[in-house]
Amino acid sequence: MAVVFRTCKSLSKNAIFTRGISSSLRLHSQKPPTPPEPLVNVDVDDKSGVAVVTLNRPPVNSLNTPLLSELKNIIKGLEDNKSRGMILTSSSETVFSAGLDLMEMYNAPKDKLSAFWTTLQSTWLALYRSSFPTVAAINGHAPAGGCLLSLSCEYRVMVGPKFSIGLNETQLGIVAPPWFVICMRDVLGHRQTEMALTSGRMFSAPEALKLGLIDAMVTNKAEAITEAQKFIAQFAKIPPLARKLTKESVRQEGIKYMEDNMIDDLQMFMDLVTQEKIQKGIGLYLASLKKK
Ligand SMILES: CCCCCCCCCCC/C=C/C(=O)SCCNC(=O)CCNC(=O)[C@H](O)C(C)(C)COP(=O)(O)OP(=O)(O)OC[C@H]1O[C@@H](n2cnc3c(N)ncnc32)[C@H](O)[C@@H]1OP(=O)(O)O
Repeated sequence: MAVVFRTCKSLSKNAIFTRGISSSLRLHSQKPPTPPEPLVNVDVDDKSGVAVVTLNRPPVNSLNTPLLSELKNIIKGLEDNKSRGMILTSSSETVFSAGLDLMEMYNAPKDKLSAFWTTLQSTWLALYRSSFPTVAAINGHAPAGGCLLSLSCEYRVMVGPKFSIGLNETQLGIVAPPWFVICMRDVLGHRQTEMALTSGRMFSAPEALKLGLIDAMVTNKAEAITEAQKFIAQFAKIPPLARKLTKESVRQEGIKYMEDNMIDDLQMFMDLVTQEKIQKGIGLYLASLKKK
C-alpha cells in the first residue's frame, strides 16, 4: 500500500501544513516540534487507485467537528481525484468509532452545537452520495454514529465475533434522526429497522451478519481490507458515470431528505439536545462511561 504524495497533498490540508511548519522551523531550532497526528489518514494504492481512509482519534474515534471536517475534506479530495474506491477503517484495535462525540453535545454553546451538527450533516451527505464505491472495514465496535458511517458505505465487512454494531440511541434516551433511520432501512428493511431502533439494540458481529446488517465477517483487519478490495474490484469494468447515477438513484430518498431538510433537521437537533433532561441524560451516560 503506497501513499501517493501528490494525492495526499491535495487531500490533507494538515499534511501540507505540518510539512511547511516543520521545514521552516528547522532553520531556527534543533528540535522541531512533533507535528500533530491527522485525525483521519488516507493511503491511496498506486495500482488500484483505492484509498484506505483510517479514523485516527484515540481512544475511541468519537466523531467531533474537526474529525468530521477532515473526513469530509478527504472525501471531497477523492471525488476531485476521481477515486476508484474508498475503504473506511479505524486505527484502533477494538473500536471502529464510538459514534458522535458526546462532549460536543454536552453543555455546548449553541454556535458550537450548530457547527457540529451541520458538519455531521455535510460529511454524511458527502459519504452517502459519493460517486466511488465505499466499504466499511469495521475492525471494532461501531455504536450509533459509528454504525451510521458503516451504513452509509455500500458494503460492510466486520471483524468478529466479539465486536458489536447498532444504532443504540434510544438506550441513551435520544432519538436517531430520520436520515439515520433511512440508512438503517436501506440495509435492513422496515420491520427489522423498527425492531432494532426502538430497542436501541447492539448486535454482535455474527448476529449482524445473520440479519444482513453487515455483509461479511472476518477474523482480523487485514482480511477485512482484502474483502473490501475484492468488493471494489468488481466495479473495475463498470462505467463510473453509470455506476454513480445508479447509486444516486437508489439512494435518492436519503439524499433528498437531507438536501430538503438540512435546516429543519438542525432545528430538531438543537431543540432536542438542549433540553434539560436530555443534557442530564448525556451527563449521566458520560459519567457511567468514565466510571467503567
Ligand atoms: C425526530 C428526530 C429528532 C432528531 C433529533 C436529534 C437528536 C440527537 C441525535 C444524536 C444521535 C447520536 C448519535 C451518537 O453517536 S451518540 C454516541 C453514542 N455512543 C455510544 O453510546 C458509545 C459509547 N461508548 C462505548 O460504548 C465504549 O466507549 C466503546 C464500546 C465504544 C469502547 O469501549 P472501551 O472500553 O474501549 O472504551 P471506554 O468506554 O473506556 O472509553 C474510553 C474513553 O472514551 C470516552 N468515550 C467513549 N465513547 C464516547 C463518546 N461517544 N463520546 C465521547 N467520549 C466517549 C469514555 O468516556 C472514556 O473516557 P475517559 O478515558 O475519559 O474515561
